[in-house]
Formats: sequence, structure tokens, C-alpha cells
Amino acid sequence: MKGSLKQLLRLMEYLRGHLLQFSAGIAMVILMSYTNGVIPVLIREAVDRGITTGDYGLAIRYGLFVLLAAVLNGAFSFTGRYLLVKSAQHAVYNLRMDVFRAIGRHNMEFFDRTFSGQLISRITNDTERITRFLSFRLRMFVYSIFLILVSLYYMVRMNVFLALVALVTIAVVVSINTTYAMKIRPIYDRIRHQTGVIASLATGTIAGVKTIKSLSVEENVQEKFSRENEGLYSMNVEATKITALYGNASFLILGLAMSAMLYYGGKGIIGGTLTVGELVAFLTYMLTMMWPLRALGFTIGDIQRSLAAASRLFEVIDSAPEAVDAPDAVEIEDPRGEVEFKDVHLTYHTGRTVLKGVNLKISPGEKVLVTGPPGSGKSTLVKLIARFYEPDRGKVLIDGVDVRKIKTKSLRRIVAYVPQEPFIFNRSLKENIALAKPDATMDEITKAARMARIHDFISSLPSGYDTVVGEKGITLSGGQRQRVALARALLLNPKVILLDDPFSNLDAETEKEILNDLETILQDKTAIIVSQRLSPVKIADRVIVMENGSIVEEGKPEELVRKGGAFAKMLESAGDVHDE
Ligand SMILES: Nc1ncnc2c1ncn2[C@@H]1O[C@H](COP(=O)(O)OP(=O)(O)OP(=O)(O)O)[C@@H](O)[C@H]1O
Repeated sequence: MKGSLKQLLRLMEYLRGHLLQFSAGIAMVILMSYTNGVIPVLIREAVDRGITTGDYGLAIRYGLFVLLAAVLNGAFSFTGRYLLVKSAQHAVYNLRMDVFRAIGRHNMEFFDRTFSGQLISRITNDTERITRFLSFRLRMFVYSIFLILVSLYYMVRMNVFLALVALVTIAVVVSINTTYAMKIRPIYDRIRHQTGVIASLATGTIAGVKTIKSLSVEENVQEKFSRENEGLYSMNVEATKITALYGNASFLILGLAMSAMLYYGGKGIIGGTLTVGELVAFLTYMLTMMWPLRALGFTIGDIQRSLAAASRLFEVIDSAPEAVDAPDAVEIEDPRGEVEFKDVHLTYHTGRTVLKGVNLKISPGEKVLVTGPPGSGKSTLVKLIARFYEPDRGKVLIDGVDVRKIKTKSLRRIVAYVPQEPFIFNRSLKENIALAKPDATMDEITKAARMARIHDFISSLPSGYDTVVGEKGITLSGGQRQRVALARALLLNPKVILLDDPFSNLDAETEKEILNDLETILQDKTAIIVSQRLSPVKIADRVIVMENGSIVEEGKPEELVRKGGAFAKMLESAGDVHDE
């Protein structure tokens, strides 16, 4: 409870700047409850003072009052809704920005541990729930509570007994609807989840259609889809049953209460303790309150859920580091491109120790091939240079400065990392290349593309650099993707370039072409090339062989061949494969 209050207050803080608007919205909603709650009293006056006495002038006057109340009610409802939705949208805009910024500050380990679907759902579903809470649920809550209070006030003044009947009805209907909300919610959650399962199954099938067709497994896929689809169908049927049952139960209770009122009210009128107008007012109150009472049941359960959504968002914000850079972080103005590992150890969050005391010094301009069996820690090694992960023990230094002490902006200018499967965004080629420097001039972009030898291909396209890649745009081959990624990295003119298994998805011909170009591209740069294939050895000054998280061999390629150790064996078996 204390926690919920804290979340609510923190959520309210997001309204800062719009607090006045929000409060005015709430005030409008209270006025709306009042105008609605007073209508039955006006009807009573019209009946008792006008209709039953035959004073039509008075009846018409009260009729006009009812009209006025209805018009005011509409005006309050419109303004209240507008003000609350506007301030809620403003609050959620700020909250969403905070979450998105926090996601940007999180380190790689956070993304390893968190499902991306979960994060997407937080930014979309959770924020949507909070918008609904601040603009709709809260409005319904305030409106219902005040309407009930105003109605009970006038009812008690008219007839205490009938007011008690109304009170009991309110309590029963609210509890029926709260129970209904409690029962239906888990089903709705399952329906939402199942809809997600079906959506991802459909997306997966469409994305993997080539594989599915080539393996002729359409039937299996359809069977799976049909099973999931049936699941969704039965959940919806279950939900409908519950809705039909509870929905009607509320109407039944209300019907019972109105019959009781008619019975006792009728007796009261005959006995002279109640007027016809009062009975009409009571019946009108019951009808007016019906919808807010049902909404109240939902709102009560929803407050907790919305606050839980808020706390999930706050968790993403709070668990992110305040700033990516250490307070004493420095910029390296004129980098030389020296890289050094000093007794580096790393254990991933899964508990797997991947680097076990790596010591390595790479001179400026040196080209190093890092090779070794799968899972030996090659990629991890280069990722530490780009500070995607930080060592548990030891240090990674660039030009003698610990990478943790280099400002991220500076580090990104010195070190470029080209991943094994570069991500090409669904944007123009120009934007894809200039990703890290959106204000790059066309000259800079074409220069980088020329170096990566992709300029001619891009120029041959009808829309050139404005060609959109990806969905509904052109599709790039593996080699072209690697070249776009290379151009992207080269645009910043980095001193150190990390190529993480750049050839694994390429055919031998493309690999050869890129390798030839790399020799020129990497001329004045320090380069670390991770590769299980040994072809890059021809541009390497030094080879590092890793096994099980340690460097087991290192030296000039020809020295290692002479030595006849691990590298020589790898070369030999690679040669065997080629000879076959
Ligand atoms: N982000 C991560 N979280 C947890 N474990 C990881 C992560 N990245 C890699 N690993 C594990 O660490 C080990 C070393 O991985 P790494 O990618 O560094 O090896 P590699 O030598 O480059 O392998 P490959 O040649 O197959 O790419 C593997 O067992 C891998 O499963």
C-alpha cells in the first residue's frame, strides 16, 4: 500500500507543468458528477410542484432546468476529458522519454538479460495503460465516487429507508463488478498473450517463408498455427461466458432494487410518507448510477495494475546508470591506436567465465588476426575494446588510458566495431552509412562508401544514396551489407577497427574481394580481425590463437607456421578442406 502510494506520487510528478490543467480537469469531473446528480431532484420538483399540481408553467421551468443541467454536464464532461487526457498524454510523453533514454544508458548485459519483447511491451503497453489510468480510469473513479455521494445525499434527505435500499444495491453491484473484473482480467491477459503468440508465429512464418517452403514444412507450420488459433478461440469463448453472466447479474440486482423501491415507494405514496416525484427521483438515481457503478468495479482493480505498470517502467529507469561516462572520464584528442589488455577476466551474467587472464599489447597500426575454436572468447575480446562489456578483473587500455575512463563519444570516434551480421536499418543507404554522424556531408558519405567499395553499386541504383533498404526497399547481399557496415565504420575515420567475424556469411569470392580491399582500407589503422577462417592471415602482422578463454599462441604468421603449434595445425586442416 505504502509502495503503491509512492508509485502514485512519482507518477503524479510527471504531471509537473500540467498540474493546474490536471486539477482543473478533476474539478470539471466533480462538477459533472454534481450536475448529473442534481437532475433527479429537478425531475422530482417538476413532478411534485408542476405536473401533480397542474402548474404547467412550473413544470416547464423545471424541465428547462433539467436541460440546463444536461448542457452544463456535457460542457463539464468535454472540458474535463480534454484537460485530463491532455495532461495525461503530456505525463506519459515524459515518462516514455525517460524510459527510452534509460534504455539507451543501459549496458549490454541488461539487453542480454532482458527479452526485447518485454522492453517493447513496457514502452507500448505499460505506457498505454498509464495513459488510460490517468485520463480515463481516474476520471471514471472521481466521477463515480462523487456521483454516488451526491446521489446518496439527496436520497437520504428524501427517504432514509429507500436510500438504504440504494446503498445496499450500490455495494452489491460494485462487489459483483469487482469480482467480475478479477475473474476476467487473467483471461484478458491470456488473450493478449495468445494474440502476441499468434502475431509472432505469423511474423516468423512470413520472415522465414523461404526456409519453410524449401523444407516443405508448410503443413507443420499450419498445424501449429491452428493449435494456437484454437487456443485463442476458446479463451474468447470463456471470456464471453463470464461477461454475459456477470453483466446480467448487475442488471438483475438493479431490477430487484427498483422493484423493491416501487413496492415500498408505492406504499409510501399511498401512506402519504413519499411523493410521486420522490419515487421518480429514486428510480432515476438508480438508472443514472448503473454505468458508473459498473465502471467503479473495474477501476478499483485497475488502479493496482496501472501502478504495477508504472513500477515496471520506474524499474527500467532506476536500474540504468545515471550516466554512461565516469565523472573523471577524458577525451583522447589525438589517438595513436594502441590497444592493451592487462590480466583481463570476464564472466558473463550466465556465470560462464569467458576470459581468463588475457594479456596482450597491440601497437598502433598493427593488424591482428584473432582465431580459435568456436566459443573460445574471440568476439568477447574485441567487444571489451569497444566497452560493450567491462572486465571483472584487469584492464583494457587504449593509448594507455583505461577504456572505462574514456568518454563514450570519444571512444566511439576512436574505435569502430563491425559486427558479424551488421544491422541495416529500414532507411536510405545514405542514412545507414551516416548512422553515427547524421550531419555528415555527402562528400564524407561518398568517401566512406568509396573506401568500402560500395559507392559504384549505390550509384548504379536509380535513387542512388536515397534508395531505401529493407522492407519494401532493395535487398542487399551479404557482401553488400558488410560493405555498408564498413562504410558506416569508416565514416568516423577511427584509429582502431574491430571486425568481428566479417567473412563468416560470405562466399569465397566475395571474401577474397573484401580482403583485398581491406588491405588498403586498414592502411593507417590498428585492426583486429576475429575470424575462424584463416584467410585474413595474409593481411595480418600477428596472429593470436585463443582457446577456452586464454591466448594459447601468438606471433607472426610465418613464425607460428614454423613453430608447428596450434595455428600450424589449424592451417593444415584448413588446407585439407580446400584440397578435398
Ligand atoms: N552476451 C553474452 N552473454 C552470455 N554469454 C555469452 C555472451 N556472449 C558470448 N557468450 C558465451 O561466451 C562464450 C564465448 O563467446 P564468444 O562469442 O566470445 O566466442 P567466439 O570465440 O567469438 O565464438 P564464435 O567463433 O563461435 O563466434 C560462448 O560460450 C558464448 O556462449
